[in-house]
Amino acid sequence: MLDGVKHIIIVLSGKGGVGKSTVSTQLALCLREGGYKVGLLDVDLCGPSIPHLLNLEDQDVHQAPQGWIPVYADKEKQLAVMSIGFLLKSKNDSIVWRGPKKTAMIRQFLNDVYWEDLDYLIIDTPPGTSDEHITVMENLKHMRCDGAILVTTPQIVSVEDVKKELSFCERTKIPVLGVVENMSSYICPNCQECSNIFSVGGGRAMAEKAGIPLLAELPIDPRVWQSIEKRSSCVTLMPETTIAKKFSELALAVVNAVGENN
Ligand SMILES: Nc1ncnc2c1ncn2[C@@H]1O[C@H](COP(=O)(O)OP(=O)(O)OP(=O)(O)O)[C@@H](O)[C@H]1O
Repeated sequence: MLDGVKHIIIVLSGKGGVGKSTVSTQLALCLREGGYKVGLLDVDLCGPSIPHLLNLEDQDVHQAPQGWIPVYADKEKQLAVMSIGFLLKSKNDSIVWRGPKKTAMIRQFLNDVYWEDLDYLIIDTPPGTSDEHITVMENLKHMRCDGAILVTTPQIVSVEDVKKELSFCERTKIPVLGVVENMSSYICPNCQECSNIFSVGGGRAMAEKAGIPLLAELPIDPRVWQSIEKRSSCVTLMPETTIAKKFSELALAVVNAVGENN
């Protein structure tokens, strides 16, 4: 039930492993810590990673008369989470489903979860543009999806695939909030020297060419893992780091972009 949801944001990437779930999770945590009520919906049915990224793997979803009660990541109930990971008996179980079954599951996630009132619902998707994406967009037709965040790494091969996501957004008429270039560089925690491990600036160049905002350039920082155990954003846990400053800028940019679109 999405009736009480003010803003819906979908997170997309062309390639796997570029940090889409990390960006979705950190954004959700930053928004919650900014005082908003947030939902995080993981529609990656074959590789759900949100329960792991929030250290919620042992949690279960409950059925109530109102619908499925999501898992809350905090006792204040400011961050509600739904993922197929909560429905599997073992985290090693695989999902071997054809399109119609995936479609039915995602419809249930969108229609049967009792989200209550939310300021933001962030939808983390699998890589590419497949059944999951089409189902989400079809079911959001009569609701407004505020926009998409496209996540890429700087390499050409990832940036090229993000162009397909841009075309998907055009065809499904979702506004693009902007691009996040993840793993832009590596900043040595000891000497602070910045190394560009991959090619430089692919996300920025693509954003400029497409005329869409570059929302953030996030460095590689292995300390992003600290966030998992504490269920807190990098911004709260290590505010002095570059990655925390960049995530904070990203959350602000998203709030502003969604506000402008209304
Ligand atoms: N900026 C970063 N600094 C350090 N590690 C990162 C960063 N971004 C992502 N990672 C790590 O990279 C791995 C892949 O990230 P993540 O699971 O978020 O990618 P994804 O695009 O959602 O992957 P999938 O395609 O499987 O859904 C994870 O181990 C994550 O912790």
